[in-house]
Amino acid sequence: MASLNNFFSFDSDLDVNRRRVSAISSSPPLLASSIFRKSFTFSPRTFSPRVYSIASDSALPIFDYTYEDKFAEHFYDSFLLEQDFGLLSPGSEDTPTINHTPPLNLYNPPYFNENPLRANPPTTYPSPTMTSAKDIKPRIAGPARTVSNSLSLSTSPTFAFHSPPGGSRGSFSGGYPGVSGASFSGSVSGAAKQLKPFDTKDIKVLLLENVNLAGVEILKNQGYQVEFLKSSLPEDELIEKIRDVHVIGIRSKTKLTERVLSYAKHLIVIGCFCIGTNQVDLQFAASQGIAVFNSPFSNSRSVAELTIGEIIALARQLGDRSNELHNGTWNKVSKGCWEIRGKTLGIVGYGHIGSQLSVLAESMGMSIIYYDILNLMSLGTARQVPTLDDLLAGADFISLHVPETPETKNMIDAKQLEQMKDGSYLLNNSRGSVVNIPALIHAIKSGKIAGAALDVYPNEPAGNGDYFTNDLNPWTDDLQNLKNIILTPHIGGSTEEAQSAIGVEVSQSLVRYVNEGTTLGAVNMPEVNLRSLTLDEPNHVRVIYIHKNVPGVLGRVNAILGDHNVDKQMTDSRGEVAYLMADISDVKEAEIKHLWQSLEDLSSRIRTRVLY
Ligand SMILES: NC(=O)C1=CN([C@@H]2O[C@H](COP(=O)(O)OP(=O)(O)OC[C@H]3O[C@@H](n4cnc5c(N)ncnc54)[C@H](O)[C@@H]3O)[C@@H](O)[C@H]2O)C=CC1
Ligand SMILES: O=C(O)C(=O)COP(=O)(O)O
Repeated sequence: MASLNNFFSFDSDLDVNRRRVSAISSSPPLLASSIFRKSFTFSPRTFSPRVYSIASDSALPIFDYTYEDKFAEHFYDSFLLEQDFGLLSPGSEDTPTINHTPPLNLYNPPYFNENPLRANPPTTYPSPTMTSAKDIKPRIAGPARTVSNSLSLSTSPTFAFHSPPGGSRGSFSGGYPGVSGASFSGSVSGAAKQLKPFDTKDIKVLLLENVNLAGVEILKNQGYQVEFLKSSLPEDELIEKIRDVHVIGIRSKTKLTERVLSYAKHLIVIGCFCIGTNQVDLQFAASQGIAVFNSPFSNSRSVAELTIGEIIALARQLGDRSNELHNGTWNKVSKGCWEIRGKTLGIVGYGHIGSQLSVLAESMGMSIIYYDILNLMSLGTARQVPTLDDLLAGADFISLHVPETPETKNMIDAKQLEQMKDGSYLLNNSRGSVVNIPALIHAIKSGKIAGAALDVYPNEPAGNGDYFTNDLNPWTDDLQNLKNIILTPHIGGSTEEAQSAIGVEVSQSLVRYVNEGTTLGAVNMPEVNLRSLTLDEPNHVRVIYIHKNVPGVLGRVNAILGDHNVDKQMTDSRGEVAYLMADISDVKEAEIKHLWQSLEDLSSRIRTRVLY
């Protein structure tokens, strides 16, 4: 019998010392708790099987466990004693064996053929022979996006790449053509039920920094109370506002430090309507049960295009010529002005932005070298160089596209500027901390560097206005007086296209999290998702229990949930925080408070949410 893992898309990135077993009940539904209790007959201190996921339909609950390797035999024996369970492991037919789970490959057609549960096999598979491009239909319709208000799919590749499609990790939402939801769960076909938190009347949302209106509308349409401000807030005002809200939306300016977040007693989720998340204390947020979402890709093209414009503008001294003419001076010169064709662009950080820039620049005749801490596949004829020193010595233009981290602080300092070619150019559209600006000023004044473009600064104003002065950064005057330097007010991602895409993407993530508890795409929490509850399930309740990642929690939680049928459940951990989501049935409204309170009373609790 083939492994159910292959079909139900249980994650396979286990630690080396952990193994996995999947089990399927051979009789009608079993309470999840029965198997947990079984597990806890072992020494709970050393043996802590974590139920990774449970997927079920009306007949066949499937459980997926990870456990310490050294206890494998023990655990296996206990399963054999359990008459109701049969074990499913890769390659086993009659005699179950315990094996490492092979990497999941949902794109591999044989998995469909092998799956023993598939009642209605798809009639067509992609042809093994070459098909012309225009005939290829995507096999995967897209990830489950069963948000209550039927929002459209996100464009974020996070969902396409990181999260197996089709309502993965235990949820199955008919994402595969030819496999109808009905073969797995009658309820899948039902309309999604709009859930509401049992203990919160109105969801209050604070949106700062002029978040795009497309996103604002999505949140308002949910009936949330939305307060919208154009700028960021000073810390004391932020603390006052953040006390009351459940959701906050920010961009790159608002610093959500441990101090600020410690006042945010009702906050459940933060939306960074941008790429960078360095402005949020992610770890502290997770420790408080606050999920953080961003938009990892939506403005990368905008930044890459801005950079292209700046490379040409610097090479031709466009800023200076334009300023001169604005002031009435005709200054027609060619000295020190260059074509970019044939020049070498050095990209530091070959991620989403750096790699797009690489393609665009190459198409204009530049040679590309790049430096990254990761070994990455080169696009086009770009070439990765082993060290930053190699890049500094070899490039005519250097463009920075790294995140703000301790390692990237002052990555370009006096020493690095000295290593650059004479007459080369520096562009920084990443974060203000990456370049030592006084050192850059010195290098430009000395003629070592022929020009620079800066979009980001160590200190940036909270909103628009006449704030770019020495009060903000002590070297501002010097910078403003340099020749051939382009200064822009952090507009790399500020295009209509990027901002509306970000607005929609992040708002959708927030809505999914608030309404359904889904953490797909979260940057500080494990990614957990279950298919939506439907209108056919009026007495079902979704329990979300964010807890400390310590042994023994699941047994206790499921002892509490165990009076009800656990229809489906998933739990995963990231560092010290674990996230459990369970849909339980036959819950009377009067029982919800007790359920919530019982979970809240557990010492492992970080945050409990009950949606119904
Ligand atoms: N100016 C603006 O308006 C915008 C600025 N940004 C900034 O650009 C940064 C990069 O964005 P993406 O390309 O989307 O990020 P990304 O995460 O896709 O790529 C960053 C790359 O930098 C590499 N990297 C990290 N540390 C490094 C180090 N010490 N040395 C060399 N390489 C290192 C990573 O391995 C990765 O390949 C963001 O973190 C953000 O701070 C992003 C969007 C707009
Ligand atoms: O996306 C990012 O990381 C940016 O730097 C853009 O920030 P912004 O939304 O313009 O404040």
